[in-house]
Amino acid sequence: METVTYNGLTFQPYITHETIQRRIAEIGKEIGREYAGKCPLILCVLTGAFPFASDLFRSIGIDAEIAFIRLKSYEGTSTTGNVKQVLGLTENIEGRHVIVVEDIVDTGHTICNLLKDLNAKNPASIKVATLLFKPQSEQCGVVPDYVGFEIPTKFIIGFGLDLDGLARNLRDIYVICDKANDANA
Ligand SMILES: O=P(O)(O)OC[C@H]1O[C@H](OP(=O)(O)OP(=O)(O)O)[C@H](O)[C@@H]1O
Ligand SMILES: Nc1nc2[nH]cnc2c(=O)[nH]1
Repeated sequence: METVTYNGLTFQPYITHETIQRRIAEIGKEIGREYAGKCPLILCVLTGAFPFASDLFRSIGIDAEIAFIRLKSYEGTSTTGNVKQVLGLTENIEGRHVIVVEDIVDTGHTICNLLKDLNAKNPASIKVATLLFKPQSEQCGVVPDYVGFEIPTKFIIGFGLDLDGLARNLRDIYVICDKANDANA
């Protein structure tokens, strides 16, 4: 696989589509076992989580519902630290078993803010499923319940993850290529 360039930054292949799909199937099975008979509400955090949530939702194999919320805090490759709710939650989650689905937990600010809001609505339980987790970057102490891949603190794109709106439709996941970007600087 070749490198890709967006907004002057070069990225190299990191996790293939096939590896992603295998891992999602494993997580889906685990969730299906744990939530049988509970009809969990899968809460997809837009925009980045939509491919992961879509594949995970179809791999669970038990009755489940899906809902969406849209949060935004990144500009370019960094967080603004300000988590904006672009689209709110319309479903009532009181008494529901909620599984929040994220593409990535990085600094943890987004998931921390969201969990605070959701807990105030009295769900029966809340768990977090994230495709990617950067444990060394996480600053809020949230440990996701289901993790696709633990990764180092490097900027990632593809499979839903963007750079200023681009690259979400790449089938594979790519990591920023420090060498190429330093050489171009
Ligand atoms: O742990 P954090 O440091 O808070 O980062 C994680 C968040 O960053 C991304 O969202 P972003 O704000 O880029 O919006 P997007 O989903 O529309 O890309 C991602 O989808 C997570 O929600
Ligand atoms: N695209 C992208 N968005 C993020 N949001 C938090 N971390 C990341 C990352 O590594 N890549």
